[in-house]
Amino acid sequence: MANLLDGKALAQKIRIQLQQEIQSLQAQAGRPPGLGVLMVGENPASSVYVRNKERACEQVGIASFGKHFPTNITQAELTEVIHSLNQNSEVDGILLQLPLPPHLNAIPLLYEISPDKDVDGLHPVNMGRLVRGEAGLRSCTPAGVMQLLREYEIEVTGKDVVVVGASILVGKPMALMLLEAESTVSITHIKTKDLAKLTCEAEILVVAAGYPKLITASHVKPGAVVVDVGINRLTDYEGRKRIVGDVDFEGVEPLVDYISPVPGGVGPMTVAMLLQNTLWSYKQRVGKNLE
Ligand SMILES: Nc1nc(=O)c2c([nH]1)NC[C@@H]1CN(c3ccc(C(=O)N[C@@H](CCC(=O)O)C(=O)O)cc3)C=[N+]21
Repeated sequence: MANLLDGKALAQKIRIQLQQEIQSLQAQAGRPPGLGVLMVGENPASSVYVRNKERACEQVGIASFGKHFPTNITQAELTEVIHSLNQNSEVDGILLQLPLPPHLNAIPLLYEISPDKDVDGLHPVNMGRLVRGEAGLRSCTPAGVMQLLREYEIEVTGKDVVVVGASILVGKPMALMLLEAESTVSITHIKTKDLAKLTCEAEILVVAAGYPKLITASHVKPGAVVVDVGINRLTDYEGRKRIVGDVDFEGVEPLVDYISPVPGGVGPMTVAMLLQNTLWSYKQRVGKNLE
């Protein structure tokens, strides 16, 4: 039986720590940290995330400046909203929930978010800082995976690690953080010739591809650590909705040492890291007034 990487429990622990730190800082700074999550349209996955995030903000004492816009908002209007949040001195973090409806272009909007408030770590300046190993805001999901590995004292240095998926949101920053931690990282993607050949070599396997059951028993090295970043929404034959990861949990779990479940694994860690990034950004901003 594998050990579970319990992201839900760790996220809860982190939220309690954040809440205490925010409580004491807020008394000195005169205001709580603030986070603005911008969501456009009705993407069910995004709705769950935004709801979880708002609940978590409330729990730790972060003020929400979130806005939910109708699908027909224009690029110019959304740009204006970002500018006003950049200017707002009570806002420490801005997150543009992706994906956007097809008429909107995410890349130029991500450039508009001030790098100092970019709690998603997606601005080119923050991605550049990550590439160069400088301090800065780091992408939440990969940061959550790193913290989960740390919590379970899973050594990364010198390990053979494979990241399945090369997205801007997860795969690429994940590989860079693992490189920063001195593992030997390979990235696989849609054009990879023989996925199983590579994943079977992995001592740590991080899967962020967006395909349910992409990773089966024949893809893993016995005794490996498997981190499942996938969030896939399925409707079963009885019409019940549930979420599953990218890993065939039942098939893989008996073979490996550690595995993260879906739900209850990486998802809650993403939210915890968003709160942590918002606090970090807040401290950068109010820190000068506290000295
Ligand atoms: N700019 C941007 N940044 C993101 O970080 C981002 C995004 N856009 N777009 C969508 C994805 C998806 N995502 C999730 C985070 C947490 C859960 C989560 O809390 N999951 C829980 C509960 C899931 C459930 O109950 O359905 C779990 O896995 O246990 C899910 C999904 C962040 N994303």
